[in-house]
Amino acid sequence: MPPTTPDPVALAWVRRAIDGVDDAMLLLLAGRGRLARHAARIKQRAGVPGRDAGREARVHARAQSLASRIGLPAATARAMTCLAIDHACRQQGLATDLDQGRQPAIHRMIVPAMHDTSAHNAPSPRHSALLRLIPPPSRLAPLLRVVPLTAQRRLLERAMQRVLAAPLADGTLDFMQGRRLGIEVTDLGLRWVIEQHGTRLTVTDEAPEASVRGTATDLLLLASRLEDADTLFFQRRLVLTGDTELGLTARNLLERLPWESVPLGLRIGLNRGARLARAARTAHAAGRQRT
Ligand SMILES: O=C(O)C(=O)C[C@]1(C(=O)O)C=C[C@@H](O)C=C1
Repeated sequence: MPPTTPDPVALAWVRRAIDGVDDAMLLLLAGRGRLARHAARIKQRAGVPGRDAGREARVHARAQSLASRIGLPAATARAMTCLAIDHACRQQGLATDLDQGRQPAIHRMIVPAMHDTSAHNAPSPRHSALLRLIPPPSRLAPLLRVVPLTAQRRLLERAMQRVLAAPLADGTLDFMQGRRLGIEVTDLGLRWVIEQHGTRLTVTDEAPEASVRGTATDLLLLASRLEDADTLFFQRRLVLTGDTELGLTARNLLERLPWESVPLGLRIGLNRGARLARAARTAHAAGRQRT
């Protein structure tokens, strides 16, 4: 039969329904993640480990049983359950199977771009030795201190302007108008206070109303989207002080920033830089453990 134009009304209707189902799936996943965080708190209070292999096996078994009753392929159900548990673990600040390269093949197929797994794989000894040649951020701190403050500020302002161009232009960041948010890079000994004036972000000398504090590597992992804000705050690798409402608004916004609006070259640079910093940190930590 020769192809004909699909019925536009029927197709639009079905696609609207599909969109609704997609929304429901994401809302359910987010809700499941929140419940998992409660579970983590309960387990933490009792002093039991976060990961529970027995419970995960039961979650998979339930999903497989439902899948066979409704005619859903077992591999699809397995992949969905892996994804849900992976998300739950991240919400709880736990290492996930994805981090350890233990995911089933279908999982690798459907979430290849979601997380960077390669950087978590143990590097070879030769690789580790090379990575340890990269000085840790704390050793770069004295060098950075000789960079004049005005030059640091100009660099930061230019970087923020590039990364945040879209949300600055469309008003997403307007809650920052006249507010002062601090960023503290602990291991580099750097501290800036940012303020928004119109569509420009500037660095100011005044005291911050709220501050985000973290190491250079963790802030880079956040900026490059290799780690999500929730995990970093939950693991206290990033710490929020001062006006909680302003800090939380900024944090939530970081999660929702349209990453695709950041210039591609910058995204690639951030991603590579963050992966390298993380690999170097792991190599330095392993080196310290051996000595
Ligand atoms: O049930 C729990 O204790 C949870 O933390 C939730 C959950 C899950 O996502 O189902 C997540 C991690 C645990 O290893 C087990 C199960």
